[in-house]
Amino acid sequence: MTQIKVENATMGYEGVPVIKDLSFQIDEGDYVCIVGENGSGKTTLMKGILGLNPPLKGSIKYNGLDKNEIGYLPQKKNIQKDFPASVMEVVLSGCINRKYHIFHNKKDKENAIRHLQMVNMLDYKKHSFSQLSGGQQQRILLARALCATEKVIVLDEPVTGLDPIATADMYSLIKDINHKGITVIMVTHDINMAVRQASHILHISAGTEGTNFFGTAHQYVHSSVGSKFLLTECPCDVCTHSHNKEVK
Ligand SMILES: Nc1ncnc2c1ncn2[C@@H]1O[C@H](COP(=O)(O)OP(=O)(O)OP(=O)(O)O)[C@@H](O)[C@H]1O
Repeated sequence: MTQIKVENATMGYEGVPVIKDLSFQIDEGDYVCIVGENGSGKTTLMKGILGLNPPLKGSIKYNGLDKNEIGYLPQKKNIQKDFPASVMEVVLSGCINRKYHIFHNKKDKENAIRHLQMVNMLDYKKHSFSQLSGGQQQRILLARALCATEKVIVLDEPVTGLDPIATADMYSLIKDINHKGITVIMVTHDINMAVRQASHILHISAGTEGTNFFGTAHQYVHSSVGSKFLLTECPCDVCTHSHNKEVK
């Protein structure tokens, strides 16, 4: 089932386009990595998907979900490191559904504990968030994002600043979350990981006249845009993936 359909979308700010005429669709359970050069508009597109910055032209439509039900792990900013709250408070803050209530009920607390368990951080629930390592903080912020959703999670460069072990750990958690049926949409600069882990790749080219790509990870590896960016062989076991999505 298609969950998010982007049709001929032009995204930008104050009437000035950053991305032009982009079309793709995300189905339930997909794992989509959004890649591309710095400044090409990946975060701008994320903000569009989250409903924070609607398209200047075209449309983003949701099927079987409300945009308020999308969990979001934003790009790491230094200010987050010193957030003066306990781990539990940070995770619970993700449970506030913008529409319905501002106080936490029993269900929210159970939800927070379930997601702390999922990211293997339950033992830290009373710790101060600011005293955790960068990798631990990212796990807590992942649990926070999961509290907002049962369906789709959007991650903006979730491994920035993490060491190789914490990075592998984070990727493994994200893969598990996807295996549980949650659709994953992730901005990343790690293209080699993206083609190994994602089901689909969206490549946004810098400049509004560049060619964008959307297709399976396998199609991307064999595309002209993908082959310029990749330093790896196709990770497919067998190169027989069905090419069933339109690429625009
Ligand atoms: N709030 C804003 N107002 C105006 N222009 C903006 C705003 N946010 C971003 N931009 C511009 O939009 C363009 C795309 O930015 P965006 O952050 O989406 O790129 P990106 O692909 O996510 O970059 P990076 O890989 O460096 O994170 C850039 O030229 C940026 O300066």
